[in-house]
Amino acid sequence: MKLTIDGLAVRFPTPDGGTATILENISLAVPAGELVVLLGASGCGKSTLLNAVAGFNPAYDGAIRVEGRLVRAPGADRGVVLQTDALYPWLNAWENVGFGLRIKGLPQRERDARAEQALALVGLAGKGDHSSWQLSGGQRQRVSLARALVADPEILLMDEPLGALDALTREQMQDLVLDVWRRTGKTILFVTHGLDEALYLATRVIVLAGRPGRIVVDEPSSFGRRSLAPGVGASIKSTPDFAAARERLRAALFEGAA
Ligand SMILES: Nc1ncnc2c1ncn2[C@@H]1O[C@H](COP(=O)(O)OP(=O)(O)OP(=O)(O)O)[C@@H](O)[C@H]1O
Repeated sequence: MKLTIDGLAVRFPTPDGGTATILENISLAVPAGELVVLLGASGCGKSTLLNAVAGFNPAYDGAIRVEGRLVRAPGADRGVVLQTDALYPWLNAWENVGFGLRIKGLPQRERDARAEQALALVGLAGKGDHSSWQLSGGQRQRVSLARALVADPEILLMDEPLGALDALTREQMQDLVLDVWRRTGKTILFVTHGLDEALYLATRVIVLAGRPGRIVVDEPSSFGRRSLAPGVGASIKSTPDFAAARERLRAALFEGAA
């Protein structure tokens, strides 16, 4: 298994000296190459779950393993993309993408070559010398994705990565995510609020609900793979199949939120 989560619980201290349990009894096994989309009402703990897998919160109960190794800190085996791009404005795209490799001590020539490869993967070949202020919001998220990919992680963790983009760019970026997934075969955990986005990308949909958050839906979804077939793409969103799946998912979300 690429990712296993066994009996995960996450608690935070509250201002009155108590403890708030945000997630409880979360168990999950994700085989390599799946594109798992995580949905749920605001505040149900999606980011908390993703952050725990990223290693940002080592004080969880239970066990999180990536390729069998226990997660206790951030690591190069997990690439993270957040809603805000968090690029260093004083660095160009190559330098932003290669930043982690610099810390690892890779020589500049190798860093630049790998950064260029990662930029090409996200459709930004030849744009490496651009500063972040010269790039559009969508392009900056592409750079963030390249930065997450450059160390060849075991798993990509994406927390509402397209949430801040305009509708058209968002649709284009959904296709980019699918293209990168197809070409790299990466395992992806993707948080979104968008029902269409969730169904369009996913090979598996997970819905979190309640307080503490728990998994109320965990089922395979065929659209992530079907939309990759030649000539299909976004047109799949207007099929009766897709509409029916969207309605089912919407009902599950409302039920969970109730
Ligand atoms: N470091 C922290 N300390 C205390 N409480 C926290 C911390 N991080 C998250 N929380 C709380 O955990 C709950 C879940 O937050 P989280 O951001 O995981 O939800 P979410 O489902 O991702 O929400 P949204 O969809 O709005 O982004 C919230 O009530 C939040 O206030």
